[in-house]
Amino acid sequence: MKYYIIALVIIVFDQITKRIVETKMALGESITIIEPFLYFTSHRNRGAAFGILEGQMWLFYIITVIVVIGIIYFMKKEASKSRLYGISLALLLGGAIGNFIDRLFRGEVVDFVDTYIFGYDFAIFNVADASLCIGVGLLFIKMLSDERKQKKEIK
Ligand SMILES: CCC[C@@H]1OC(=O)[C@@H](C)C[C@H](C)CCCCC(=O)CCC[C@@H](CC)/C=C/C=C(\COC)CC[C@@H](O)[C@@H](O)C[C@H](O)CNC1=O
Repeated sequence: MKYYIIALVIIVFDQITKRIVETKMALGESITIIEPFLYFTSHRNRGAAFGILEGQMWLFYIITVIVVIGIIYFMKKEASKSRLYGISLALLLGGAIGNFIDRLFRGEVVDFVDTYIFGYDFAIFNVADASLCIGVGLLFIKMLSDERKQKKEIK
């Protein structure tokens, strides 16, 4: 149950930050946070990562609903067994719903975290994206650690 609360906290924090960017910043406006790596730039994305499949909202709705159903299924099935698994699923759930709310009510996703890596504008993303990526990362670590445990048991 507490994992749903983690997802809810992410959704609320994601929506609050997006609301602030939307109301306090002009589109395209950029605020320096950490020169020359991190800026807050008001940006909108009508696609998925890096703007792919721009405008394909129905596809995004369908993918997101499938992803959310899958996460809830695994949360019921597995989350009680492992805290890491539960937290990574909660991060994925919060991130997916956060961007889903944008797509549903704004028709586009609000992005503002603008990162420059080696002078290259890596991507402008939001709290939901970060939550999704951290969730994917934790899930990957969990699978790797499970695999290592299985190998030890076999030996
Ligand atoms: C994070 C997943 C993207 C997120 O997926 C979602 O919503 C999910 C729940 C639903 C989508 C309809 C389906 C995902 C398609 C898979 C995908 O896209 C491959 C992703 C690879 C991944 C490997 C790590 C890159 C990472 C991206 C970025 C780095 O983020 C830290 C850049 C983010 C910026 O391009 C920003 O403009 C994106 C914008 O906010 C909309 N966001 C989405 O579509």
